Amino acid sequence: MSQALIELNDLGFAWPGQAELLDIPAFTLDAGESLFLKGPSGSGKTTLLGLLGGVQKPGRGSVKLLGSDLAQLSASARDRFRVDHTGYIFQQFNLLPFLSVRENVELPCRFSKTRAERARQRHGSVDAAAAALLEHLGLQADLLQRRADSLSIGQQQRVAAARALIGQPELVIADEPTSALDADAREAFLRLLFAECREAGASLLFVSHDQSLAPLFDRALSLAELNRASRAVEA
Ligand SMILES: Nc1ncnc2c1ncn2[C@@H]1O[C@H](COP(=O)(O)OP(=O)(O)OP(=O)(O)O)[C@@H](O)[C@H]1O
Repeated sequence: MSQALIELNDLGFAWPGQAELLDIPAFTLDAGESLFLKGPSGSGKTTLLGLLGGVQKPGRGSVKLLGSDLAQLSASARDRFRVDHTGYIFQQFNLLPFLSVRENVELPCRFSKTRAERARQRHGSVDAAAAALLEHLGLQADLLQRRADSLSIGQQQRVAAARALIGQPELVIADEPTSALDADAREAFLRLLFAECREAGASLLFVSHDQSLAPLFDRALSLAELNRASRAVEA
């Protein structure tokens, strides 16, 4: 039986002084599922990701991750919950340029004991987990000590993916992470990401404008299909 990883119920959200941006009656992402979410610029995709991470709080309704209602947690508990259970890959990758590749990949384990412990259990040490992930993602071991800002875009993207995956978070969120790559590199990267998510049992929520990637996922959705507020705007 599949189990819900994310559950949204009657979610409403508006930025201060603006009309309601999101009005989502119900949405579920199953454990282990990969979902492609598309929507035009400004439709609220990044805002939704912020709500799923507990960075923003809903105006009404609930956002549940692993059965916990994020709005009921204190701000510090939400931050802990996010780093324990969610890995992010951002469009600009957001690597810390002055840190080495290894330090970048290991960052979530510095902030989350849960992820550090899982990395140790699976690979013996956090260092070994970082090295294994980078190898799986096709990066040579001699890159580990290099500064992140000395890498190519494709290499930075793989480092960002390894950072999201280390310590096996249950959810990996990727916000337009392939827009800097050409079509072949995009698909190759995605296949690596799927393989790693599958091995870790993680769900993948992937936001993109690039419709050509949609068939690679278990499910593809447009935000407008979920969001009654967008239908109101388009009508
Ligand atoms: N921090 C913020 N404060 C106020 N308004 C915001 C903030 N972030 C986003 N918005 C507004 O919310 C709306 C949706 O923005 P959002 O970034 O969620 O869309 P998006 O679908 O991710 O767009 P894109 O594809 O261009 O990244 C926009 O009108 C934007 O101006």
